[in-house]
Amino acid sequence: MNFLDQLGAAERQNQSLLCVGLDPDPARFPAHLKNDASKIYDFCAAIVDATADLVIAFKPQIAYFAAHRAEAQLEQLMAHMRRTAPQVPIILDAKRGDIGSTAEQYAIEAFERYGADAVTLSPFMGLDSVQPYLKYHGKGAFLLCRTSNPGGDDFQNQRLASVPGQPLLYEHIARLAQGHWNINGQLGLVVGATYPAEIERVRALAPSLPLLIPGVGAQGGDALATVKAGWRNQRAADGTAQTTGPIIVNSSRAILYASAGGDFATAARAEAFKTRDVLRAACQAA
Ligand SMILES: O=C(O)c1cc(=O)[nH]c(=O)n1[C@@H]1O[C@H](COP(=O)(O)O)[C@@H](O)[C@H]1O
Repeated sequence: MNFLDQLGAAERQNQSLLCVGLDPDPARFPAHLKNDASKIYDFCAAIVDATADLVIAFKPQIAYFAAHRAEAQLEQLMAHMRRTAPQVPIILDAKRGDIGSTAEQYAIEAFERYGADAVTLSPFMGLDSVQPYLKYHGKGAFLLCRTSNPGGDDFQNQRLASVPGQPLLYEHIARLAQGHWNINGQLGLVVGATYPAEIERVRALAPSLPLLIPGVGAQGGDALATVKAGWRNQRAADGTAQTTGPIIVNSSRAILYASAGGDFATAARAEAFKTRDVLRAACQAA
């Protein structure tokens, strides 16, 4: 099964568009684990076990492991997810971007060392910096397009005078990803939930691509507006229903740290349940 098939299967099985982001910060762990970086695996595995039937994907953020010399715990966590939740695809959030020869090493890291199903990438260095990942047939690659942070405006909202139609940079990225950059059919785009109008624009430019949408929860993005903008059932001219590419709506801190007590995993499940249901209801209304 390729990454897109995995997403579709997980969405159907768990009736979910929610991605739980695994951004473990020992300073925010519950009292019995607090400030202990050797407990990163234990914390994340408990979250995975509590939410695996509620998600379309998991998204471990590599910096939260590397910063604590916890790469071995990330490997252990990947193995745990494979074993206990094989139906849930794993997006390794690494936001890599480098020249081709170095990108080849990053691709080995993401897909062979960690066994991720997809990775996040910066497209800033151009197509040859993305191509090494696309050699891994069946693996997904999400290009940063219109990110959720305020500084995303600095470059992504600039107009490209030399490109026909003078698109904004994020619009150009969306077109390339839907078009000739999509060499293996496995590209997706990252668009922040904090910018629903831009999600709508990206969806118009890239109708069939999966959109990874972080920014609900701690960053205050609106789940309902996100679904309205990015997810819709379309009718083709012949009347047949066509679904746009999937959306994968990520929430990390709001779920991970729903409780600072010993009930953190139960509280994470309750928060994930609530968020999944908000997203489901929004789909029904869309
Ligand atoms: O690529 C990402 O996942 C990403 C892109 C983006 O535009 N904004 C964004 O917040 N993210 C990531 O999504 C997660 C959001 O975390 P919360 O704000 O805690 O839900 C973090 O891991 C971010 O690194």
